[in-house]
This record gives sequence, structure tokens and C-alpha cells, in this order.
Amino acid sequence: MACDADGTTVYLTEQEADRIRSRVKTTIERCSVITGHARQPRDAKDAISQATGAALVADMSSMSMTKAQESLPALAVGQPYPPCIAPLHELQPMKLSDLHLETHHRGRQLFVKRASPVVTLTTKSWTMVQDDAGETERLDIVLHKTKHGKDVLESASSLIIKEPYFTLTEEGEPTLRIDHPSDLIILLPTQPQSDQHPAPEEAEKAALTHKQKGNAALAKNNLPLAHAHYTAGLALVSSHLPTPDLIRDLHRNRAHANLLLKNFDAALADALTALIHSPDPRSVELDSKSYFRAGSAAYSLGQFHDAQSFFAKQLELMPQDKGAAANLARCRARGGLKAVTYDVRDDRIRVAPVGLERAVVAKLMGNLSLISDVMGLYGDWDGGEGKDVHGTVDGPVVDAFRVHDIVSRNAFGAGGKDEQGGESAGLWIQAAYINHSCIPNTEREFIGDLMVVRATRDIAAGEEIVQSYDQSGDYEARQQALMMTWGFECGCGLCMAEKGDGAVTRERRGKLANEAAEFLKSASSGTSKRLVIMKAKRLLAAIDETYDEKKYRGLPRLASHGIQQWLVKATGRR
Ligand SMILES: C[S@@+](CC[C@H](N)C(=O)[O-])C[C@H]1O[C@@H](n2cnc3c(N)ncnc32)[C@H](O)[C@@H]1O
Repeated sequence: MACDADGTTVYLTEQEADRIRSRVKTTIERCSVITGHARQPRDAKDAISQATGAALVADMSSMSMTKAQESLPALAVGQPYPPCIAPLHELQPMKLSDLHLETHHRGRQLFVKRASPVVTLTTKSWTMVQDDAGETERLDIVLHKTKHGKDVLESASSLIIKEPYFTLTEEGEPTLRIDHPSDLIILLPTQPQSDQHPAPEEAEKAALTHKQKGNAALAKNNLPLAHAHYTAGLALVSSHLPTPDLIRDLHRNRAHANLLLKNFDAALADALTALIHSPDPRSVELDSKSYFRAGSAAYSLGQFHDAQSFFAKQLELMPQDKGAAANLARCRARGGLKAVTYDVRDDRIRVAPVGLERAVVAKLMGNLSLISDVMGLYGDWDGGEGKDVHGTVDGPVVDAFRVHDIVSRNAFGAGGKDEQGGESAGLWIQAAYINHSCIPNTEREFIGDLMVVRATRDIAAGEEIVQSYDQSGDYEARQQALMMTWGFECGCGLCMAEKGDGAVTRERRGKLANEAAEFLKSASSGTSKRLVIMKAKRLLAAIDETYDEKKYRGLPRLASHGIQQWLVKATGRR
């Protein structure tokens, strides 16, 4: 059995769990034997036809698979290693023939071109790549394989791998493995280039064409192309400033593209640069747009005070736009994919919100300003020596293992469904600092993607704010969830009292708590009949009997909490 942060329970047979474990352990053993061995050359033709066949099979099976079949892939969480923190220009080039097995090639970079179709699986993508010497090798990207909704390998023709890691797949095949997306630099096939140094009038004309092409790309939802056109336009005109209006237009439009690309830092900077501050009606309209974009970006960065003031300015300029900011609360930046993970570090199988990990990594890759806040959260792997380096001249540096561990210990279920219909989980940075107690003094509620932490009683100055991570009335189930997901045994007053009750009493209470949960699933207060109410009262009395009056004075009775609330609703009596 494996549990996740939403309290969702997934049942795995012992055989399935053993299969996952032994596959991962066998790979680790194989890797330890071949560490440092020189790479064997591959036959290019065989390698490419292998990838072509596998890509075809993967495409066909993804088309025929039902949602349920594809929803829980298995994923190994291996020993963490840090991402490359050196800029590309400091790394020495290497060739495929220089690779050694089960080795991180620190201080090196590898330039390769894609040589085959991409095999796209749920939690990884792989392909064959070739270097300038014509050598061929396999390349796997694990989990963080998409950018702006597209497979990064599919969109790449040339790539640079920073500090390549050469290892084995679970099938025992050698591969270049990418775990951290910041270790991979994709060289896009066609980037709109700004002409070198045209005369000012020509530059203005060309920049205007880039703006129009950018707008056309935006209309077709080709966001990277739109972004590239606006950037090329700005490169042409920014230096000699003959046309401030055009520059502002390009920034304003790029702010829109950046917002949609979830590059919120850049969207905010662009929106503010685009401001005209002029009273003429057209400028007022354009500035209102810019303030809306600035507000949306600030909101997504968690800068709520700034967001509020930008929206207030937008409203001041265009009072009729009252509803615009309200739309934000409805958009949730969460990913629903779950995977059964086997963590080699503690030998445990869990259900992990890997879609959320992907979403967090992608957001950090686009927004350097958010990285230190997220990396400041508690996680088992602290990132090693370079843990405080969050970016280089090549862009943000994101340690995907650290994000995995942080999400594991800090994500919470939001009690709703995400866009894909799965249980939704999210990472709320401030709320993540709140420790657990089974006797909490706060409660979580959600308004859209905002978590509201409400005090449930008076909290004295200096008293610790605590929330409940798991409200199960069954002591054993609660302790198991706390240990499995958050890695600790709760020592609060209630847990101490329940621990002291002994196994027989706890087992009886646990059974009754499960019965109560089943009852609550089938009974609805609207249709309550006398008999149903009597059954609830009997259950409540039976649960209460398992609690010693004196010992539990002032302590919550979690096993009877739900049914007690149901009775209050059904009978109107407390
Ligand atoms: C969401 S974080 C809470 C904030 C964390 N204590 C920090 O310093 O950032 C969850 C982690 O805090 C620790 N924790 C929370 N409540 C605890 C408790 N009642 N007893 C022991 N450890 C607790 C566990 O290590 C858990 O994985």
C-alpha cells in the first residue's frame, strides 16, 4: 500500500512492489559494477532504427491506453546529485567517445545533434543523438521533459549537455541521463535574428515587421515564436530609441507572451517598461493593459501587495474593467500527474505528485526570483556544496532532486480536482513553514489557488501556529501517514494519550473510525431518517466508549469528529 499527500491510498500487491524494488536495485548493482568503464561505441544504424521502432510503439500505445492505465507510472528516485552550477564558457568540450559509464563528467560539456525520432513516455523521453565525430548515443530526459507544453527533445535539433551523466537505464542500456533541466541547453533550429546594424529607419521598419509577426504568432498560440519576434524587434530599436512607442508596444506585447509562457519575472519587467504615463485616452487604455499584465505577473510570483496596487491602478485608469483581476483566483498552477515512486534512500514506495514537481521546476526555470524561496523550504536533500547558486549567465539553475524532496515534505492536497480531474496538490511557501499537531489551532481553506489559514481558537502571542497534516481518527493510520509522507512520529498530547491506550483499544477504535467513515460516505444529512440518526448515535457512543473520560478531557476525539459533526447537521443539536 502507498499513500500520498492528499491521503489518496493506492493499493499495490506485494508482487508489484517487489518488482519495482528489485528492478531499481538491480540497476544500482549493475551501475556499481561498471562505474568508470569506458563507453562502447554503438552502431548508428541499429541505434536509430531501435529508437524509431520504440517511438512508433510508444505513440501507438499512448493512443490506445485508457486514462486509468496511464495514470500511475512507476518512477525510481535514486541518489541525488547536484545540477551543473558552472556557466557554459567555463566547461571544456568533450566527445561521446570520452564518456565513462556511471560517471558525472564534471567540468565538461557535450554538443550533440538529435539523430532519431523521440520516444515519448509518461515520465521520460529518449532519443538517439550524434556528435561531430559521427558517434551515436542514447539520451534520456527524466520527468522534466517538457517546456511550454512541448517535449523539449522534439523541439530540439542541437543540444548542449552540461556536465553529462552517463549511466544505465533500468533495462541496463547505456544512456546520457538528464535529471536537471538546467543541465540541458537546447539550441532552437530557427530563431528570428535581428539584422546586425541597420540604419535607424530600416531598423524601425524591420522591428515593426517583427511586432506584426509576433502578434500573428501570438494569435496562433505559438508563444515561443511570438516571444522571439518581440525580442528580435527590441534588439533592433532599443539601442537608438527613435521610436519609443514601438519599443513600448514590443515590451507590452512581450509581457503578454511572457505571462502565457509563465515567465512572470520577465512579464513584470516588460509590463512596467511599457508604461506611457500620459493622459491621452489611447495611452490610458494601453497603460491599463500594462498594469493588468504587471498585476497578473506579480500575483503569480506571490507578490500580492504589488499585485493589488497594480490592479488598483488599472481600475483607476479603466473603472469599467472591475472583473478582470477576479479571474485570477480561479486559475490553479498545479499539475495532476501522480507516479508510484520507489526511493532508494529509505527503501519506501510512495505515490508522489510528480506533476506538481514538474510544475514547480518549470516555474522556477522561468522565474529566477522564486528559486531561493522554494529552495529555502525543508527537504531531505539540501543540495550539497552549490546549493546557494540559483543561476548562471546561461539561465536559472534548478536542482530537480531538491524540488522532489521539498514537494514530498511540503505539498498539501487542496481538497479539489485539478484540470486533469486528479486530486489537486500544491506548494504554498508560507504555509509550508507551519508544523503539524493533531491538536491544531488553525484550519486550511481554499479560495481558488489561495490558501487561507484560519485560527480555530485564540492563539496567544508567541504561541506556535500549528496545522493538522492528517486528520485520520485511526492512530496507526495517522502515524503511518505522518511517517511515510513527512518523515516524523507525532509526539503531541493526543498521540501520547492514544499510544498509552494500548493496541487492543486502538484497534477497536480504528475499526469503529473506519465504520464511521463508511457511514459518512453513504449517509447524507438531507435525507436523514430516524433510523439513520439512531445508527449514527450508536456508532458515536461506541467510539466514545473507547475514550477514557478523564484522560481525554480537553483533547479532541478524532475518531468521532466526523460523525459528531454529521449529527449536529442532521439533528440541529450540539
Ligand atoms: C511542511 S514542513 C514544516 C516546516 C518545517 N518544520 C521547517 O522547518 O521548514 C514539514 C516537516 O516539518 C517537520 N515537522 C512538522 N511537524 C512536526 C512535528 N509535529 N514533529 C516533528 N517534526 C515535524 C517534519 O520534518 C516535516 O517533514
